[in-house]
Amino acid sequence: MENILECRGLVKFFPNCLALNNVDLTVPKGRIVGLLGPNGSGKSTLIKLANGLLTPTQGTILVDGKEPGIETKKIVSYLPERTYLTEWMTVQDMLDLFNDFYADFNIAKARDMLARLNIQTKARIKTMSKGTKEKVQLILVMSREAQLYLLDEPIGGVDPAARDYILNTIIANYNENATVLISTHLISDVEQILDDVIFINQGSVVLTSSVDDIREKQDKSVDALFREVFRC
Ligand SMILES: Nc1ncnc2c1ncn2[C@@H]1O[C@H](COP(=O)(O)OP(=O)(O)OP(=O)(O)O)[C@@H](O)[C@H]1O
Repeated sequence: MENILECRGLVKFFPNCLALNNVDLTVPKGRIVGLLGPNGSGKSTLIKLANGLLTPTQGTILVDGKEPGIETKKIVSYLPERTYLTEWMTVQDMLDLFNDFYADFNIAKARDMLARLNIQTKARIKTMSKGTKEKVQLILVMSREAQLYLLDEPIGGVDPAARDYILNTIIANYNENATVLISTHLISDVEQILDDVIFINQGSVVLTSSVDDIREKQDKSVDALFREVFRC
């Protein structure tokens, strides 16, 4: 199986809203892919479908050739839009929870990343700033040895200085057969680490391309192309 993610004729209707409209998409293994589009374009919906949190109205979505379910959850590490850390717990409690819950959790890697960002394991989640909580959540998610990382807005609340560290962490901590799908609006920050991009608008995929092709053939940055395609 060459593709970690495949969508065929994927449709998702919410009441009064067509969130995904007949999406055909393949995401190969071993790539870092940006899922880029304006507000409400369907990025989170696609990620939730891949993660089994939503079910398709029509069409199929396959992760490593299987419909999302117990088997795919073993190989998918998901960072949601909002953190789900338990407020009364300490960082150490969260480490223990992930360690118990996920067979592929690498606690040494998580401790190392926390130390580099000066986050104390004895700190209680509820005492942390929004950005620090986001860092902790991302570290937990990236410390799994997963095959597919689904990161929904991973650096939205994090200060610019920490963004670079976090992006480097993403590159450094995934194995080369794994795939990272990152939904973000912060394109200029993220494009340095992307191999491919998917542009999505009003529930339809409007462009898929490698970043090299955008730079070489169109002589543009991904950020410049995004602004051109989605100009209001
Ligand atoms: N649970 C829901 N019920 C009804 N409509 C929904 C629901 N979730 C999403 N939608 C709608 O589906 C469309 C796509 O939403 P989605 O959250 O996937 O967009 P997005 O690209 O992630 O947006 P953003 O960049 O603002 O996070 C939007 O019009 C949104 O209002």
